[in-house]
Amino acid sequence: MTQTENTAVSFTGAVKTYGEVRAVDGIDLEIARGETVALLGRNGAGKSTTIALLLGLLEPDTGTVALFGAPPERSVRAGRVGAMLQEARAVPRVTVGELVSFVASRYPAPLPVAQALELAGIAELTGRRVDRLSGGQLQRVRFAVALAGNPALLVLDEPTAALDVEARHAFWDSMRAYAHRGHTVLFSTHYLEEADAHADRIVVVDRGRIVADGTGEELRRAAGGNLVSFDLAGQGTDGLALLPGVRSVEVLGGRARLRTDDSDATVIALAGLGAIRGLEVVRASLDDAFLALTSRPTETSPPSETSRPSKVELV
Ligand SMILES: Nc1ncnc2c1ncn2[C@@H]1O[C@H](COP(=O)(O)OP(=O)(O)OP(=O)(O)O)[C@@H](O)[C@H]1O
Repeated sequence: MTQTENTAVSFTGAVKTYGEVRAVDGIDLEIARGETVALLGRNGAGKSTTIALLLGLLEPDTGTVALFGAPPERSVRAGRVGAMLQEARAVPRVTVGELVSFVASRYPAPLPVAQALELAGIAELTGRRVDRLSGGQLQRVRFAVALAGNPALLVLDEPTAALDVEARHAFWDSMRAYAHRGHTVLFSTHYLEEADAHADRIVVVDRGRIVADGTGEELRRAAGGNLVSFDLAGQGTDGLALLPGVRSVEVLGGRARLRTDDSDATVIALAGLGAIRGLEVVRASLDDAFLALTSRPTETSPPSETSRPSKVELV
């Protein structure tokens, strides 16, 4: 298979603006067939707009978007894509079984309806009217609708937003079962743990741009792998940002917290300064990494470091 044949999703310099807002601001992204990718970002980061471009619901102002080497509309029309979007209204008066059967009938090689319902965990809702379901039940119906056509690419925009803990677990089990059949999955989320646990690769979007791209472990490292903190005991923070390995400096309740790529070197340097009271070294969590990757530069951070995009290439 050539590189192009192996590519499910391809964005090249895609830009989408709404008036003054650059919702998608120059995205370059390749997703190989069979990958499960999480699109992670804060509210308003540009995830839904990226997904709308990917599905051909919006056209980029500049740049290109392709699915399986073709324009998105063509791949969608050919039945290669199933999507679960945030805003989908319940269709009045039809049952869950009727809705999923109808959607399946529009695809060239759908899943058996019972299997789609089973995978989405809603077999027992088959005869229920769609417009009389709870928010969480409706969300699982939307998942069944996305799966119904047995699409090569499954696109899920914040798929677990309305689900309780049990439904969430069931959802991820189903999503992974689907991905293990060799299908490509792209999902957006605010939940770092979900991205880390269920995606092969995390693409972090901030203000319409990709600021990091890699595994959870790579993102932790890209953001500065460890946090070294100690009591300032009345001392200032001058020069701390220049110590070996240090990426940023914060002051929290009389303690300095240094994000560092090389905690050994940082600790040795601090010892040389006699700044080791209450010293603690901890591994940065994915939350810390996410905040560091998407945070605005602060006065206490070295500007050259915080403004640098931490792009981790996987391949
Ligand atoms: N139809 C629109 N008209 C004007 N601005 C829009 C429109 N849709 C989105 N935006 C703006 O574009 C930016 C990106 O929005 P988008 O919905 O893509 O973000 P998101 O990452 O999906 O956010 P959330 O996690 O809150 O769903 C935001 O600043 C948003 O206010």
